[in-house]
Order: sequence, then structure tokens, then C-alpha cells
Amino acid sequence: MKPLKIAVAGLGTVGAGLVKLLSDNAGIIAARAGRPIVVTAISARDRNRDRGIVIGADVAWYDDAAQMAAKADADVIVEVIGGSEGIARQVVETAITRGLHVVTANKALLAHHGVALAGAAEAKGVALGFEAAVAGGIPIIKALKEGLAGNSLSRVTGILNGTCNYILTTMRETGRDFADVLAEAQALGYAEADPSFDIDGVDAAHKLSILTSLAFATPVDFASMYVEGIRHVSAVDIDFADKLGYRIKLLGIAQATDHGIEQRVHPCMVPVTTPIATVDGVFNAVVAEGDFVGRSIYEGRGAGAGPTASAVAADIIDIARGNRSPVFGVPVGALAAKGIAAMERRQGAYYMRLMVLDRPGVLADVAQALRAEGVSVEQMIQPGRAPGETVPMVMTLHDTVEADMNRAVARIAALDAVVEPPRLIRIEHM
Ligand SMILES: NC(=O)C1=CN([C@@H]2O[C@H](COP(=O)(O)OP(=O)(O)OC[C@H]3O[C@@H](n4cnc5c(N)ncnc54)[C@H](O)[C@@H]3O)[C@@H](O)[C@H]2O)C=CC1
Ligand SMILES: N[C@@H](CC=O)C(=O)O
Ligand code: NA
Repeated sequence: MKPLKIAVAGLGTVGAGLVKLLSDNAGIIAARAGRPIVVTAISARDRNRDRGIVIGADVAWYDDAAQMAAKADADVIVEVIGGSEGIARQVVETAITRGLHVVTANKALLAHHGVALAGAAEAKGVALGFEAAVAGGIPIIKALKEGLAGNSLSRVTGILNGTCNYILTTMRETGRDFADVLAEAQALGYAEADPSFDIDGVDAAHKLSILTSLAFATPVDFASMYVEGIRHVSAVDIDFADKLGYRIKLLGIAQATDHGIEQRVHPCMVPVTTPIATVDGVFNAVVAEGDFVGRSIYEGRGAGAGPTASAVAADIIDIARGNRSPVFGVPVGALAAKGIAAMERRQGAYYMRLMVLDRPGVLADVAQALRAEGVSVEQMIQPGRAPGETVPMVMTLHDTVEADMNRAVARIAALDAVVEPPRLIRIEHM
């Protein structure tokens, strides 16, 4: 049977991982795909770098990825360069215009241009696969598009960034410093080219915008996402979370509410008893809730060469088999906006850490500020006494509307005895 010809744009962590996977598992992949899958062209910036892979002499090499997309003898262009604009976008658009199938791991590109690219791909009758773009090796795109297609989904929640989960886990387990653990995640190939995309929550938000579209048949809407990263999560908070029976995770949450779809990414405290609390290191997890299936949970490695290549390969095999489905689960013309719920309307519990001067009356002032906004305390920890010195004061607060919580925090921040901005972490019971 005729081979399926693949051109790979970008030969970094994911590109090199894919070339290795397609070579190591060529036999079983050909059997499953019904035909051999061969790499016919590659574009990367440095032809001579040792990537630990063998590239056959018959593979065409392009210094310019756009040229490759325009000219290569290929059925599928795999875009694993990255970035929402520039060369990555050009490669994908050129390939679709040429009528080639596209597989990409590029969540930034899809978050910003997903609807337009999907429209172009559907108009041309070509596939646009992006299993690798969300939660790495977890087949969550397939799960939402196919496995759960019979359900009306109410909520999709996930640990969507391997780098952040690796940092939070390692800091908790070893007490090591944030910057040091981030450098390790970069060396392991987990982080984005610009790691601020990871730690500021942007990468998780890119991924969540894609999941929201799939779950609720809405156009991808990255711009209205609430995004907060993990820069402010300190060792002190990780420690208090432990004492209170929680783990800190960077979560992406998309859920249908009475006032629209909530789309938010921020650090959360989750009870240690919930399955997601023990998903550690580079692992990701997604929890999907459907009306007939109930809750289903998916877990696996969210970053790194192997898991990401595994997801890219799955999309390629789907193309080889002739499997086609609308890019975002329904044809682009059927995607319909459902309104975005304002973050101020989020309702839930909170952890609050204050750094206060240890002197009489502080607790009463804090309690007064909370009472004024109708916020009620669930529990409080104030370890030790150090009269006249700065000490932490930690509270968990019962379910509150975010706008009320924000007003209470503003009152507390203005107190003389509160010497640092209050730290808030939302508590999610899942
Ligand atoms: N590393 C990971 O664990 C995961 C990465 N991704 C996504 O996969 C994509 C690639 O990521 P990585 O492989 O980690 O990045 P990387 O930085 O390791 O590799 C990108 C490669 O593209 C090459 N490149 C840059 N400009 C080029 C150009 N003009 N022409 C040809 N090649 C060019 C670079 O030299 C580099 O080798 C990104 O979109 C990323 O977000 C998705 C899931 C997981
Ligand atoms: N930088 C990303 C890579 C996978 O998408 C992550 O850490 O999750
Ligand atoms: Na995936």
C-alpha cells in the first residue's frame, strides 16, 4: 500500500522525538495505519546538531520551513516549531492552502488562530490534528471529540502544564528553590521556548481555551480567559497547604454556569483526598464531567519528547486510516459563543495568608474587614508568638463570591499591621 509521506517542520524536543518514534515503531505503526508512514522531508535550523536520531539520506532537507510546506513531496506537514505567529503559522497556512493534512503540537497557534485554521482546513477537506497540543501524551482531544461525544459536558478541569506541576511537586518534596527547579524542567525538555509562558499560566490557558471549545462547542476564546500563574506560590504556602490537608496545583477550569462559561487558570488548593491532588511531577490530568458518563479522569505525562511524539503519531495514524472529524468536534460554522462568566462571579472557598505585626487587636481588625464583606472564616492558623515581629496569619474562608473576597482583601491590605500584600489561593473541591 502507498506510504503516507510526512514532512516535519522543527527538530527540537518534539520533532526529534517523533522521528525516533516513527523509526523505532515503524512496523507496528504500519500495521495499525494500514500503510507505512515515512518521513520524506525535514526542516530545522541546524543540519549538523546531534539529536540522537538517524536521518536517512533520502530525506529532503529544507533550511526554510516555509519552503518545505510549499514544495515538499508530502501528504502531511507536522508543525513542531512553536509560536502563534511567524514561521509556524505560515507553515500551517501554506500546508492547508496546498491541500495537505496538518498535525501540530502548537497550542499557542490554536489558541490564537484555531477557528480560522479549522475553517480553512475544513474548507479544503484536510485534517488539522492537535492531540499533542493539550496535555501531551494524554489522548484528551480524542476523548472529548469521540469518546465523550454523546454527552453534554458541564465541566472540564485539568493540570495542563507539566513544567508547573513539576516545579510545585519538586518544591514540596525537596524544599528546593523555584528558579533551580525551573532550570531542571527546561533541561528535561518540558518548558516552552519562553518559560514565562509556563509559569505565568499562559500555556495552560492556551490549552484550556482549546478544551473549552471542544467541551462546549464554542469558538476558541483565549482573549477572555482569566490567567494567573505560579510565580507567587511560595514555599510557605506549600507548607501551609500541607498542614491544612491540601496540595497546590495550577489548574485550568472550564465550566458552564448560569452566567456563561467560566474559563480560568490559576493556582488552586485541592484536598489531598481528590485524585488530582496526587498527580505529581510532569504528569497532567484532566477531569471531564458529562451528563451520562458522569466524571471521567485521564492522567499521563504532559510534556517531554516521548509523550508528545506519541500524541503526534496518533494524529498521523488517524490520517493514514482516513479517520476524519471536525477540527473542534463540530464543524466550524456550528461553533457558537455562549458568553463568558466574569471572574468576579466565581464562587468558592479561599486560602488567605497575611504577614502581620504580632500585636494585640490585629485579628479583630482582620475579622472586622471580613465581616464587613460577608466573608466567614472556616479555620485559622497563627503559628507561635513573636510580639512586635512579623508573623504569618493563615485562614481558610467559606464559600464566597470573588468580588466580595476582593473587597475584603482590599480592606485587609489597608490595615497598618498587614505588612505584605495578602496572598490568596482559591480552594477547589472536585
Ligand atoms: N516540549 C514539550 O514537552 C511539548 C511541546 N509542545 C509544543 O511543540 C512545539 C515544539 O516544542 P519543542 O520541540 O519543545 O521546542 P524546541 O525549541 O525544542 O524545538 C523547536 C525547533 O524548531 C526549530 N525552529 C525554529 N525556527 C525554525 C525555522 N524557522 N525553521 C525550522 N525550524 C525552526 C528550532 O531550531 C528547534 O529545534 C511547540 O509548539 C511546543 O509548544 C507541545 C507539547 C509538549
Ligand atoms: N511547556 C509545556 C509543554 C507541553 O505542552 C508543559 O510544561 O506542559
Ligand atoms: Na494530548
